[in-house]
Amino acid sequence: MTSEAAFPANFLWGAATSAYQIEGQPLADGAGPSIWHRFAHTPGRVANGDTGDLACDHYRRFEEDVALMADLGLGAYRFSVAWGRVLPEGRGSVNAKGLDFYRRLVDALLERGIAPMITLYHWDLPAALHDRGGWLNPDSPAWFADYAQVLFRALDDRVPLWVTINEPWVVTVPGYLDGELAPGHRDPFEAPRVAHHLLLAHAEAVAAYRSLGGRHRIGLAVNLEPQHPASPTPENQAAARRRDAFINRWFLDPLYLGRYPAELATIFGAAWPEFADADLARIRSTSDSVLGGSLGTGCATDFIGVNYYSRGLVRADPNTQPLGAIRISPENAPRTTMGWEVYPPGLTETLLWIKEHYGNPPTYITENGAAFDDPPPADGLVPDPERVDYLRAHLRAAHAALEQGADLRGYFVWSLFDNFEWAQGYSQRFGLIRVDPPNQARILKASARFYQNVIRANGV
Ligand SMILES: CO[C@H](O)c1c[n+]2c([nH]1)[C@H](O)[C@@H](O)[C@H](O)[C@H]2CO
Repeated sequence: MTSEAAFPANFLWGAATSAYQIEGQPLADGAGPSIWHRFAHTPGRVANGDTGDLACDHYRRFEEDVALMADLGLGAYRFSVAWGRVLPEGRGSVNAKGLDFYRRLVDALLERGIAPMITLYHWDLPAALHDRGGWLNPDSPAWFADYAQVLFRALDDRVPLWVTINEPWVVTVPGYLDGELAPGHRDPFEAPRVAHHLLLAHAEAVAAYRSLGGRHRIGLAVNLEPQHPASPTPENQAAARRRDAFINRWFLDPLYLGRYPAELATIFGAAWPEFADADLARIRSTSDSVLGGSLGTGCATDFIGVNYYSRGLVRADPNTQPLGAIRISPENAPRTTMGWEVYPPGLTETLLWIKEHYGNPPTYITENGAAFDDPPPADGLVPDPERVDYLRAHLRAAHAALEQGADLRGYFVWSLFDNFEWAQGYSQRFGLIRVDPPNQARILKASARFYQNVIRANGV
């Protein structure tokens, strides 16, 4: 297959999942419950009363699933560790069976030549830590660093890429401001403190990784979306700038510039605390990549993981507090079943924005994908042309950023499997591979075959 857009020779092609969304059996072998186990079992919190109790049964079926990844030709697989499997109380004694599951998964991947990218935290905080205040507790960064060290010591000889936290913004805003996701709080005084503790947790884990002599690369995965004014009025332009600070810069400015965006103090008003300069210095603490040379950005991370799905089209709205802005979908624009506009140019824009604002750090697209109402399988394959078109267009958009100098190292499709889509349960399908929890059959979609060819051609 000749490809219009040829990627660099060592470009990393992967797919991504997370523990609570695919593993099932969240309490097996001594694991402790997470806030998502509690949240999903709280009536009214998740569509159709769905839970992650079975999900894709990956905890039992992981060898079969790794074989599927190898069939697709994946060069890497991004997955998360369920903190509560390894430390059932969130801290203290290690649950050997829980840690052993992840050791066996990593070894199965390596046997197939698939590089593991481990996300240490993908939203499933041990409930025992939540009962001690969770991310609101100033001790939470230390809890996280201690947990991270258990994984570093056990697996850093075999894991080349580590992500500390998946989308601290989503942990903070849907988790503590609008209450859509676990733990379902709605408190503007809590959100900025949670965000701060998440950034400190990232920095403490990176510092622990360095002090242990970590030989590989460690980064943070953030959700990013360009913010465009719905029309060029001063009010809409100001609203887009506020939403840009609120979503895109809240975490990256402290990490790379050592300061929070000034807009946040205005947005949160009295709810925005005074943060210690020493904390901001710690978050930005200079670190040299052990794989060669200082990044020169004075930043406590080796790479940025970008989770890109769409852009924000923004209109000022004084009724929507604290932001005074709402995201709208343009009429007649192609959208996914999540209601998100399909907007590939936003990926190019996002990657070049990172290059321009944060010193062109190494970057991986750690999530990109789309939910559509896939038709049932035909002749053993699910025809999902919309997803094929989505992936092709976004791969070309990623390539356009590469051609303009973005230091893009890899791309992970979200997701390998149809899985538990948080508050939407199993009503949304993002997978390259269809999975229906009742029968657990794995059925490839046309997008899986498309991606297999992209990997073979190293281009699209
Ligand atoms: C605005 O979308 C976010 O970037 C985002 C989208 N997604 C995510 N973050 C999460 O990392 C995944 O667990 C979700 O399953 C996935 C699909 O919803």
